[in-house]
Formats: sequence, C-alpha cells, structure tokens
Amino acid sequence: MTQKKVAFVTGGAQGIGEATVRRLSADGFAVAIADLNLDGAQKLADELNANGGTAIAIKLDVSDKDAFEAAVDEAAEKFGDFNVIVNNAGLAPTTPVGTVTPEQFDLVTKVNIGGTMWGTQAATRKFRELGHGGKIINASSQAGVVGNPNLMLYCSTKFAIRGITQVAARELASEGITANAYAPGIVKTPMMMDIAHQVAVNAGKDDEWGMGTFSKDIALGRLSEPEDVAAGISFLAGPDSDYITGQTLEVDGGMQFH
Ligand SMILES: NC(=O)C1=CN([C@@H]2O[C@H](COP(=O)(O)OP(=O)(O)OC[C@H]3O[C@@H](n4cnc5c(N)ncnc54)[C@H](O)[C@@H]3O)[C@@H](O)[C@H]2O)C=CC1
Ligand SMILES: CC(=O)C(C)=O
Repeated sequence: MTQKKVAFVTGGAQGIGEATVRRLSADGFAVAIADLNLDGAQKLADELNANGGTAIAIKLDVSDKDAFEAAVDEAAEKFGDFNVIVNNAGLAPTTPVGTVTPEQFDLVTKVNIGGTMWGTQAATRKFRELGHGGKIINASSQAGVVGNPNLMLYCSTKFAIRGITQVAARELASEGITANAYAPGIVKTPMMMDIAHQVAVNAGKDDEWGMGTFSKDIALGRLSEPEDVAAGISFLAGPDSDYITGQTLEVDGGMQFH
C-alpha cells in the first residue's frame, strides 16, 4: 500500500480548519487535527476514521512553542512521516482604533504570530530530520493584504504572517520546502459571526448589518463557505503547487485586485 502523505492542521476542530481537515482527508492525506478544543478534534478524527480516513486528534495551544514541537513529533511518529503543515489557528477580536489593550495584544500576537512562527519552525525541523522537503501553509486574511476597519490588532498579525511566509519561502527553498499563505475573505465561521456581531453591537445595529459592512465588496456576490478556502489549501498542499512559493493565495471572491 502506498504510504499516505501526512498533514498537520491547527485549529482543525471547526470553521476553515475543519473544512481543511475534511478536504485533505478526502485528498488522501493522513491528518493530525491539532486544536485547543480536543473534544471537537477527537470527534472529527473519529468520524473520518470510521469512514475510511486516517486521522488523529492532538490537544495543542499553538502559542506554546514546546507543546508545538511535541505535537509535531507525535504526529510524525504516529503516521511515520510529515509533509504538510497548515498553520490555521487564529484569534480575531474586534478592536477599533483606541481600544486595543496590552492583554489583547499579548494574547493575539502570541497565538496568531507566535503560533505561525512555532509551527513553521517545528515543521522545518521535522522535514530536515526526515531528510525531505515539505509544504508550509499559513493563514493570513484579506485583512492581511488591506487594512480593515475595526480589526487593527488582528490585521497587524495577518500582515506579519505574510512576512513569516515570505522569509521561510526564500530561506528554505533550497531544501525543497515551500511556504505559502492563504487569504480568505469573509467566511461563514464562528469567528466571522462573532466579529459581525461585535461590530453591530458597537454601532447599535443587528448582526445582518454587521456582516453587511464586511461583505459589500465581494465581486462574486456571496459570502465564502469554509470549503471555498479548503479548496485553495488543498491546491497549496498538493503537487500542482510545487513551483509556487512565497505567495498569498487570495480566496476572497474578488474583494481586491492587484
Ligand atoms: N472566518 C473568516 O472570515 C476568516 C478567517 N481567517 C483566518 O482563518 C483561520 C481560521 O478561521 P476560522 O475558521 O474563521 O476561526 P474559528 O474561530 O471559527 O476556528 C478557530 C479554531 O482554532 C482553534 N484555536 C483557537 N485558538 C487556538 C490556539 N491557541 N491553539 C490551537 N487552536 C486554537 C479554535 O478552538 C477553533 O477550533 C484564522 O487564522 C483566521 O484568522 C482569515 C480570513 C477570514
Ligand atoms: C476575519 C477576517 O479575517 C476578516 C474579517 O477579514
């Protein structure tokens, strides 16, 4: 039997991460689902395993560097290889200018920037140990391409993630390691529902109005499903993207063009 390729997805228990786990499993990957929410990750792993997939759940806080290294070791040991990491977990508090607190700054930078940096480093170490290349795929956002009102703290981390990705791409290319980011638009997940709700509350309006403030510029005229983003990640994880590195794949229904 051909050995399955191995993917490691953070924040894989819900939203874009869950859709990505399902898509990569359907693509034939063995998938490690790493999330703070172990119950959610385990439920998804059980479902995939019961339906012919290969998955494990790992409890992980991506902001903990040592725990991240251990989680990558665990996945590689369980599956016998390690080929793709999707650094997807992130936090997105609503922070109009003037409202960011030091506590929010510490938490969100640790999870969004720290989690991506530790994931990039842990995966690179593992690819080197295994003596082969690999693919690093990081979650930026349309808010990491253009500044987005009400999301100052979040945007700063999503721009930073594109920086991490470009550095890794340049530095690691000679080792057969590629690094790319994906930039979703406005995706129907619990994160986006919370943001829309908070913006609406701040303006004294309803949630639909809140979502409308984000969705008005989508050329394709609809909000994104998590599966739209997972399809882009599937491309970045598969062989058709072998000659692509350092890029940000904007899966946003045409919110902005360059
Ligand atoms: N929903 C959207 O419209 C957009 C989302 N994104 C990005 O896509 C990624 C996924 O977003 P969603 O699925 O919407 O988020 P979500 O909030 O719906 O799900 C995030 C998942 O990450 C997990 N998580 C949170 N903190 C963690 C930590 N410290 N360690 C490990 N796991 C942790 C949560 O338990 C949850 O399962 C994020 O990086 C987000 O910034 C980017 C652009 C748009
Ligand atoms: C959550 C997010 O990335 C947005 C609104 O762009």
